[in-house]
Amino acid sequence: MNSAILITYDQEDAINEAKGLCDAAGYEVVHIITQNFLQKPKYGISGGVLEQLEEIADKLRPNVIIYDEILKPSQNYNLATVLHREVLDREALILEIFESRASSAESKLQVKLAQLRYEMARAKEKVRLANLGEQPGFMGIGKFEVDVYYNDIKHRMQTIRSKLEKAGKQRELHRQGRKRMGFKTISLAGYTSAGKTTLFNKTTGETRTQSKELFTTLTTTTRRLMIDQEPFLIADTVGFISKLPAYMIDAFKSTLEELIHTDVIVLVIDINDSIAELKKKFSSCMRTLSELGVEQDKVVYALNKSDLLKNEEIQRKVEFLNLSENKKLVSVSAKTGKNITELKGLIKEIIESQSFHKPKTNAWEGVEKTFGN
Ligand SMILES: Nc1nc2c(ncn2[C@@H]2O[C@H](COP(=O)(O)OP(=O)(O)OP(=O)(O)O)[C@@H](O)[C@H]2O)c(=O)[nH]1
Ligand SMILES: [Mg+2]
Repeated sequence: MNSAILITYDQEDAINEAKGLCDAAGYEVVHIITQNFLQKPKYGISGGVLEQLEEIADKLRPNVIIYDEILKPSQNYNLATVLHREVLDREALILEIFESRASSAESKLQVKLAQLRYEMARAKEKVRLANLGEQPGFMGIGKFEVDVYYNDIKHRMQTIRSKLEKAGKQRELHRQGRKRMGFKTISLAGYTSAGKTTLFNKTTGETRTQSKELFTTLTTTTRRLMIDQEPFLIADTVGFISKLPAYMIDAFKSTLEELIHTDVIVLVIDINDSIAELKKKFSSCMRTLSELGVEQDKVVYALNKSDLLKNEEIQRKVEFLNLSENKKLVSVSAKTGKNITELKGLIKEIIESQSFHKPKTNAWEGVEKTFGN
C-alpha cells in the first residue's frame, strides 16, 4: 500500500471523510496535519506549516502528499517543488478513486472525461503563466508545447464526448423500452457509503459489492423489485460527495440523469452520522438533486442504519433535518431488513398518486434555504 501525509481541515468530519477518501484510493495515511485555512496563495498552507511538513516528509518518506482542498496548478507545483513529492489535491484524489472503480465502458469514458477536464484547467493555467512570461517553461513545458498539449486535450475530450453521447442515446432507448413495457422505475440515490447497495441487495436479493469504502459503486445497475406481487425496476447509482466539482457531476451526468427520468427516488441517508456530517451530506444531496432538476414529489427519504440508533436519537436527527413534517420518510435498516416493507409501501403510494395527477414541479427552495451551502 502506498503511504501518504494528509493535510486537511481541523474538523472531525472533514478528517474522517478525507481519511475515507485516502483509504478508498489505496493510501495509508501515516501522518495528518490539520489547519483552519487551506487556501493561502502560494502553497495553500503558510510558510511555517510548510517547514514543519517538509521535516515530517523527510522523516516519514511518504509516497505522496494529499491535500484535502482544490489546489491551483501553481500551488501544486510550488508544494511539489519544496517537498520533492507528488501532491494530490482533493480533485485528483477523487479522480484516482473513480479511475480504480470504473468497470463499465461508459463509466471508464466518464472518468477519462473528468480527468481531461482536470488536465485542461491546468493546461489553461500553464498557458496563462507562459503568456505572462512569469514562468517560462513552467513545469518544464514551453509555450508552444503548451498550445499543442492544450489542443490535444480538447480534441480528446471531443472524441470522448461523442462516445458518451452515443451511450446516452442507448440509455434513452433502454428507458423507452422499459416504459413501453409499463415498468415503473425506482432509483437509489444518496451520499457515498449511505448504504444504497446494501439496500439494493436487500430488496432485490442481489449480491453487488457493498463496502465501507467510499465510491464502491460507479456503474448503475437495474434489477427487478417486487412490491405486492407487482414488478418494478430499481437502480443502484453512484454516490454523491460534497465539494465534487461541477465538471465531475457533468462527466457522470448520463448516469445521474437516470434520476430525472425515474418514477421514484429513494434518497438513502446514513442516520448514524453525526449531526455535522448529516447536515453537510444532506444539503449536498439536496443540491445535487435540485441541480439535476429532480421533482421533489418523487423523493422518499430512507433513514438507513437505524439499527445502530435509539428511536429518540433518530427523532432528534429528523427534526434537525427539518423532515419531521415529511410523510415520505421511513427509518430503515438495509442490514436487518427493518421497515423495508414500509419503504416499499411508500414507494407504491407515490407511484399510485402519479397515475392520478401529473407530478407538480415542487420548489426545493425551502430545503436549500434551510441548509444553504
Ligand atoms: N449497521 C448498518 N450498516 C449498514 C447498513 N446499510 C449499509 N451498511 C454498511 O455501510 C457501508 C456502506 O454500504 P454500501 O451499501 O456499500 O453503501 P453505498 O451507498 O452503496 O456506497 P457507494 O457505492 O460507495 O456510494 C457497508 O459497510 C455496509 O455494510 C445498515 O442498515 N446498518
Ligand atoms: Mg454502492
